[in-house]
Amino acid sequence: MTDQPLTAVSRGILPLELRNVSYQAGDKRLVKDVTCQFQAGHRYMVIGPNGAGKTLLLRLCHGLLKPAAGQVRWQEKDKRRVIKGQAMVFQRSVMMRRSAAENIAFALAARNVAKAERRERVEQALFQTGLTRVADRPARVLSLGEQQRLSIARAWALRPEVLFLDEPCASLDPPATHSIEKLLMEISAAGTTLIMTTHDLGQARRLAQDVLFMFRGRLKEFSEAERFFAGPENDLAQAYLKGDLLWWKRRPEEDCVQTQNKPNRT
Ligand SMILES: Nc1ncnc2c1ncn2[C@@H]1O[C@H](COP(=O)(O)OP(=O)(O)OP(=O)(O)O)[C@@H](O)[C@H]1O
Repeated sequence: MTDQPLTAVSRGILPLELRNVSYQAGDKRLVKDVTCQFQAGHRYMVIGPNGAGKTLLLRLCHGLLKPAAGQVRWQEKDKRRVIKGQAMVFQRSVMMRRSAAENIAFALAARNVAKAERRERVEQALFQTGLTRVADRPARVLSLGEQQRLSIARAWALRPEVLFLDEPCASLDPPATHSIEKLLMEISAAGTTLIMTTHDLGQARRLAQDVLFMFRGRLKEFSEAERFFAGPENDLAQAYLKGDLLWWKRRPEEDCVQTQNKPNRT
């Protein structure tokens, strides 16, 4: 098997723009008026306390949820290309009752990748995620860390332009976390945009180019990572970084601080 670097992905579906996006379940507004833009080639970390709306935000971006208000707009207008250009790794990934290799092959078949190409992509994805030796093992008997790597391999095999990851290192030990971070940096270097949630601030510091801080369904701050970690402007984000509990009541009209000084960031 080749040890070549990860295959670069083509671009075209980004930027992704959210305009005043809200999400509602019953009479509860769970995501409120989120406006932001994701550019190609970046690594975005979405942080914030439990229940802040991070997973919902990813699902809205990925098209798994429909906004109650507002718009989720991709640069690419062809819906099939948009769907093909993205993949998601879930916090608790579902493995099929098949081998690790077959789990990846199945995902490729579902995306209509030609049979002749599938085998090579499966082998490459397994190799690049360090899973070749467990290729024929039932996916469900793999360790948690191996299963997370397999989820990433399965998503990566699709060659997405954008990869959404919902706490991919939750419950993993430091070596497993480190190896996944290394893998994500390689995927990023190959040109895939990463939009990921994490509770691990160390990890956010290591991986992020841009940080989105969420609190109670609102995007409170969207900044370049260096600037954010040097001292966020939003007081809740400051408290969060200090490890203070964020339980006090806030007024609903609070604005989001966006300190990105790039164009197109509203
Ligand atoms: N279908 C639903 N119906 C009602 N409430 C929901 C639904 N989906 C999510 N929620 C609530 O919305 C809030 C945000 O959920 P979300 O999973 O996005 O939080 P999170 O920031 O990812 O949290 P965590 O860090 O704990 O994973 C939570 O309070 C959750 O209970």
